[in-house]
Amino acid sequence: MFNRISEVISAASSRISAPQSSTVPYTEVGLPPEASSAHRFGFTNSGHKNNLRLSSSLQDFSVYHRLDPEEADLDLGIDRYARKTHPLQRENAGSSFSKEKALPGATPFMRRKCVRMFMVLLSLILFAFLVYMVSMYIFSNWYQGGSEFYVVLDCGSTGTRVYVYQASVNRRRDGSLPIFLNPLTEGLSRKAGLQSGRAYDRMETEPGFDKLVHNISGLKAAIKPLLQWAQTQIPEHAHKTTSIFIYATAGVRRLPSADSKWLLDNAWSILKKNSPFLCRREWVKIISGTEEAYYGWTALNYHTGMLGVIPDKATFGALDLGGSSLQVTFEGEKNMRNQSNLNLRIGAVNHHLSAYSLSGYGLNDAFDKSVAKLLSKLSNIKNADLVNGKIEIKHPCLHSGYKEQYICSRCASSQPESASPVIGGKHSGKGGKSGTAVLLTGAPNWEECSALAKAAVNLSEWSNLSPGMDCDLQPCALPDSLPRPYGQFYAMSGFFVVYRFFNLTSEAALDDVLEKGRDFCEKTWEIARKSVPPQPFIEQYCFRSPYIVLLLREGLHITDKQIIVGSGSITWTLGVALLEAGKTFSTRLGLYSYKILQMKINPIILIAVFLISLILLVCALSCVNNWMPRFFRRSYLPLFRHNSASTTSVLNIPSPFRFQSWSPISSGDGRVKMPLSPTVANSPQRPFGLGHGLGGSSIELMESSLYPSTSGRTLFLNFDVALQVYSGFLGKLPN
Ligand SMILES: Nc1nc2c(ncn2[C@@H]2O[C@H](COP(=O)(O)OP(=O)(O)OP(=O)(O)O)[C@@H](O)[C@H]2O)c(=O)[nH]1
Ligand SMILES: [Ca+2]
Repeated sequence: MFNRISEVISAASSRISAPQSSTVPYTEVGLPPEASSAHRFGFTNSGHKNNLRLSSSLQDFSVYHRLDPEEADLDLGIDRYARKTHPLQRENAGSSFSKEKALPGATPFMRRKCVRMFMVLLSLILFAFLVYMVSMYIFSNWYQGGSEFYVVLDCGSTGTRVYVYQASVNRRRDGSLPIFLNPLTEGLSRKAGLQSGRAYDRMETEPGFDKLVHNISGLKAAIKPLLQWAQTQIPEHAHKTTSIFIYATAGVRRLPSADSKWLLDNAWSILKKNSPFLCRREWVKIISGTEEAYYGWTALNYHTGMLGVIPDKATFGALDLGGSSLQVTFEGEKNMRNQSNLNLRIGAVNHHLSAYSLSGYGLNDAFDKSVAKLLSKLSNIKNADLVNGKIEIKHPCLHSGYKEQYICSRCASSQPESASPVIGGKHSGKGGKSGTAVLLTGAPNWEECSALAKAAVNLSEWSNLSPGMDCDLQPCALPDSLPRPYGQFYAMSGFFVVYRFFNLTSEAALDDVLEKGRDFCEKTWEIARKSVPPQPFIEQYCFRSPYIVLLLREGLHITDKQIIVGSGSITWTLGVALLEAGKTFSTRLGLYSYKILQMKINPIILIAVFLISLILLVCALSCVNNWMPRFFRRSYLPLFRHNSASTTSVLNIPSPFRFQSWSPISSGDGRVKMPLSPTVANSPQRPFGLGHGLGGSSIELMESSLYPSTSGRTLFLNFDVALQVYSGFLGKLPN
């Protein structure tokens, strides 16, 4: 069937490419003219007379030249001739065919050559186009691709932790982001929950980088265990292609540049020596508060499924409370113009964000500010006492019976220069923290504690930039240059830590936090300490309770209804991995073109284009087929057998060709006679090869038989067979 189609197509194309027939009448050599009419065969064996004279032309040796398979277009000749209906046309067509062969180099021939070259070019272009379309479609619809791994180290102010993510292409057609990110956390040493006392379920070393300045062994101890754990999470073969990022946040951000540079340079050399992962120097850095903010926002909205969704849904704002800073990120109005503005394009959606980081508003820094505030109220401070850490500060947020030394980072700035030389810059306190050593004692008083927390929230208390701000009138944690938060917010990290410490669910109200905090503050330190599992900073939760409530209500003017307290598992590091994976997969998959293929081109159109191209390709190829080098062609007909039936007779013609007559298709004995296939005279019988016959040294028609057929007609099984048949017809001479 395919063969018939290609014949039709090639006939059509040969008609297109056929030059005008020559007018020179063709006379047959070797046979009287009238006889020649006797062996004109119907192409379709329809009983019509015809002037197919390919064999004659082969006899006409004077003008015959070796048929080059590259140039022989027997089928075209046959087709062209056979499809002529008018005898005169047939006459001309046959003569024109042989004439053309007889006069190589004639203009029509050159024209045909150009047409052939054009068809070859067309078929190559079509083929390339088809390959591209099919591969793009497969690639963007089924290519799962390998998954990529990403390692992100979060160098926070209270600790350094490692997160491993596995990214893969997300095939879901639900409009969600085409990237799937899976955090790998198995084998973590401790489980979050009451028994562990830890709010976060993560692999972490303490203290944070900012306490390890000029402490190379401390820095190695902070990084190497995390690298070793990350290697256990990722298959070894993927280590080389796994990117690792070391990003430091507020704790390092507030250090003097010489100190932060020391930390980053040494972290980089430790990483190079101890990591099998793909790392670059520019991937070991301090990220800005704004970057930390939108990474956190991206992570949150990826978790909630709002990221890059079409049509875009309202996203959640993110409140990420750390130990040193607070990040605030929310989707703002498009026309907002201020320093915190940034546009984030995720997939096909543009998000206009407001993102900023409030340094000194983290849980630990806020408590530090409360100590500095109390120190500043003390009078008659002796320098000697200060140097020796003997200054005692009674703190209303500490339990009765509590007495501990504390290193106050902000105390130096709250004292006149002479009164409080900064102790430190070296490792003067717990965990290498630099600052002023003081003695903290508990003097619990809920009201005073709340007032102190409010002072920690009020920016005008800590900076001479903002004149006294009334927290009842405006969000007093924000300078005028920053936009007021609005919309729904997820309160993460430190907010989650405080809720968990007081055994509150995320549905609890802010007033519940105040009630729990007050109860806790009233306990003596002995009881309070034992009322919770061992963990760091237990003494600070009496302060943290009123602090987070006042920070939200008065520092940011966010109401209870706008708040959902999120889990501790959402961290900004997921945002880093997501955006890095987005870069990798979008280049690899041409996600943009993926989007186009998926969304812009209707699959039906795509299929139609594909089918049309396929048909054009077949058409081009069938034309090209004539010019295929002979070694591409079938080398022989299957099952050709020499038939010695007496009915055949040999046509004596003065040429190296010996034609044997050929009885009609059905010989009456039910056996189908296959068409004669030309072979060389006196040559050993060999299977007819189109390549042999055409372009071979010479050809001879032999008779053979194939399978008995009821209809007496042989259905052409393929193009080559058809061609043989025609050439057989050509050579057939009636007895
Ligand atoms: N480091 C740490 N802090 C914990 C943990 N559980 C509760 N917290 C408390 O949560 C607070 C905030 O922790 P993080 O959000 O990790 O703060 P951070 O990232 O170190 O600080 P930034 O550099 O300001 O982001 C800490 O000050 C702790 O008091 C824990 O397992 N590890
Ligand atoms: Ca943090």
